[in-house]
Amino acid sequence: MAILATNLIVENYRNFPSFELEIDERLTMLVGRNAVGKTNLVEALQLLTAGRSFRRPSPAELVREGASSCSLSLNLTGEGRVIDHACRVAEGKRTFLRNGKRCRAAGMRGVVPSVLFCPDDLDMVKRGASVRRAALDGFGVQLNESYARLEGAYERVVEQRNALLKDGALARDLIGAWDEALIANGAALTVHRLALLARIRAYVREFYAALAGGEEADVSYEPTWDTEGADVIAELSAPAERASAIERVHEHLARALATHEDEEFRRGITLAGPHRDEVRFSIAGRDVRTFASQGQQRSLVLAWKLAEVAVTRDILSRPPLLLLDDVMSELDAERRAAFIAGIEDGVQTVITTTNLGYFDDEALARSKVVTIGHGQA
Ligand SMILES: Nc1ncnc2c1ncn2[C@@H]1O[C@H](COP(=O)(O)OP(=O)(O)OP(=O)(O)O)[C@@H](O)[C@H]1O
Repeated sequence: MAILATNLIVENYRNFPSFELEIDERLTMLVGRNAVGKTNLVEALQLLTAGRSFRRPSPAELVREGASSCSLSLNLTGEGRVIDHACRVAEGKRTFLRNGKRCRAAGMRGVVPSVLFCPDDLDMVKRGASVRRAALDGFGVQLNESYARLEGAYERVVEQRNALLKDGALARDLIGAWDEALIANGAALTVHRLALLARIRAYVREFYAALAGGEEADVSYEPTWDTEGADVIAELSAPAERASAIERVHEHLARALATHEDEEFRRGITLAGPHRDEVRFSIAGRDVRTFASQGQQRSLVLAWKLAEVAVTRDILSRPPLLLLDDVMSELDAERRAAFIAGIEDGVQTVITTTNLGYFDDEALARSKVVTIGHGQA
């Protein structure tokens, strides 16, 4: 049985003095003109399910202009439980609460994970590898605490190692200890990524073909140390071989670091490791950044999001809350219909739109339509 988000209440949050949203167990459509606050509500739902927002706001930005504090709360109901997730901002500080008890942002994760699509996600195909790495890690962190710990630890090691590299030759005696930490955390993080990407990849291929009338898309992982361009996903991602995969990545990474040492000291940055690995998308065998149309790029990102939904269900045995902000523009009618059909039954979904005309009668019949107007803001 799923746990569902039932109602969101916000006070003095962004452009809302006070607002309550009752969320349908299947499909809720937030309809309204530009700038009425639809994305703000989606952001609130992400904050209260994932402990983070795609906009990365400072606490003060969440508070309505002219107010001194704000509060957001979301009821999650199911499996015989009611759980209240809340976030408050006062005096410039953000606090999360679970059933009234203070917790860290990570305390918002794990009950109902969320998968969000927003127009900025198109950066996943348009921009550099860091956006794709962040998408993969952001998803992994929600699903698995050890992924979250590893990602945080690795990031700190890279920062500290880079600081030492910038100190120059004097630091050469000290770098060894940081090499060890980088290689150990880096190898484990790489294998976590490979295992997750292998799961996502299978669904991306399936969903993209369904959205794009059979056209083929793919996603691959290219580590900085993989100089031969081998298909490491297939080789290293089988869960049963996790320990030996980590050992093998460990060796590759150690060798790569040794090769780059002089250049690293010259440039003051760490040149090998998961923080520089590439996640590459292709359509019909060609790199999407230079080749794909807007509609193809959007379809590929949507296929990735549907893949996140399916993988969440596979791993946690329950579906996530699916948040779709302005998802339909730039898709033709066929792709729009295929996308809506691709949302599995039982996946609680919130969609924002300026135009209900994007949705067919069947989708409208099974959804709760909530009009957001300036009166509420
Ligand atoms: N802290 C704040 N105080 C007051 N208003 C804010 C605050 N933060 C954001 N806003 C306002 O909220 C408004 C609505 O933003 P939002 O992005 O949710 O609109 P939207 O309905 O999704 O619009 P669109 O259809 O154009 O994407 C913006 O005009 C913005 O200026």
